[in-house]
Amino acid sequence: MPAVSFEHIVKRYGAVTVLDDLNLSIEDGDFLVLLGPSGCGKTTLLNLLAGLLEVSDGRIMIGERDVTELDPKDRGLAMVFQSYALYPTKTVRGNLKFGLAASKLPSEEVERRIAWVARMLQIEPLLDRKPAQLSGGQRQRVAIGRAIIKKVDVFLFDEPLSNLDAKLRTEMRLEIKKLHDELSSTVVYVTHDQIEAMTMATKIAVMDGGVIQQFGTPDEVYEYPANLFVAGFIGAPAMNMRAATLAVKEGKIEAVFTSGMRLDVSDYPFQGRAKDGLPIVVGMRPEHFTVGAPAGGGASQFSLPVLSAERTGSDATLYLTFEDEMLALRVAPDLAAGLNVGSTVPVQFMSGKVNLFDAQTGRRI
Ligand SMILES: Nc1ncnc2c1ncn2[C@@H]1O[C@H](COP(=O)(O)OP(=O)(O)OP(=O)(O)O)[C@@H](O)[C@H]1O
Repeated sequence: MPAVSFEHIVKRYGAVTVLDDLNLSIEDGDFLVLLGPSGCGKTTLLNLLAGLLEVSDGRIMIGERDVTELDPKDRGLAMVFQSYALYPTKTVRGNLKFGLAASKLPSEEVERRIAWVARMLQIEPLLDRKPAQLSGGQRQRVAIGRAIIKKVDVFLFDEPLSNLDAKLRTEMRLEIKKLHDELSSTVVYVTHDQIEAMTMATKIAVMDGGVIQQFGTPDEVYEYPANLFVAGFIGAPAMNMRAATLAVKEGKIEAVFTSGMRLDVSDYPFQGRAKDGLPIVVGMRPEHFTVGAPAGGGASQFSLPVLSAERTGSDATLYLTFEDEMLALRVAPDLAAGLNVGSTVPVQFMSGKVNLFDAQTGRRI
């Protein structure tokens, strides 16, 4: 039985339809990330689940319960906001306790849970401080504590890390992931940050224009993007895309680029029949090349001019020119250091790793 399911959800704001017949369900214990650019509808979807917004049509189920018409407090959820939403006049202890205000638990149980949460989130020394006396990371920890203290089945997070600096974001990412593992709860988490999505999610719903473009595990959306939007949105540096035409002849399938260069894609797992002459887009991840391969590498080897190289310590990005545009390759820093701008390098395309899309529909073929 799914832990959460959205069934035929429609959401209109006046005359504007933001979500139109959206369907999505996740299992117990899943960590679902709703990922997408600003305005794609992810917060709307989360707020519908929380009960902060009403659906225009459709049904929301939590476990076996239809919660579509229920008040937020009756849905068995806890929510963590980007803005922390802590009470400034209450201490950390007071804020944690407030999370349980509606539950009418005996005071020993309240104290026991405060101690449990404080230990788990390492905020024991902060219990008597007010929010103004805490750092951003500590405040967010308290906000998370106030959610988990309720011991509900489903936790909702609305961009909880976007007010934190890069280092703290990384730390909190690990903590939230650990917390999810320990509590084995179901999480629905909204973000536009693909690193957060890739590192924490068990399932990602990539959204654009109010539509779920792809729903799958982080590996699935990265390795097998369903369409050009997902391919371009996930991954940094972004996937390299080039226009080409499919050429099918005597069992051999090639992508013929605009310049006439040909890439053998016979190994590609086509979902249907490969159609000769089909206009396509070839997508190539920066890590799916080998530089400096021996000459005579066949159809998937090209000699390409070096534009520039960027070293980032453990990693380097090499920029070459391919089909009159910049091609980004992830390479070892040593290799990048040894290359001269303007020289050409032999590059082997890992043809088994390319992604092919129908140029007209944008869909994976
Ligand atoms: N109260 C409202 N009235 C009219 N349109 C709205 C309202 N709230 C949101 N929208 C529109 O609905 C769409 C989805 O908004 P939503 O806030 O869900 O997007 P989002 O993906 O969460 O974006 P962000 O990351 O910027 O918060 C947007 O086009 C937005 O302009």
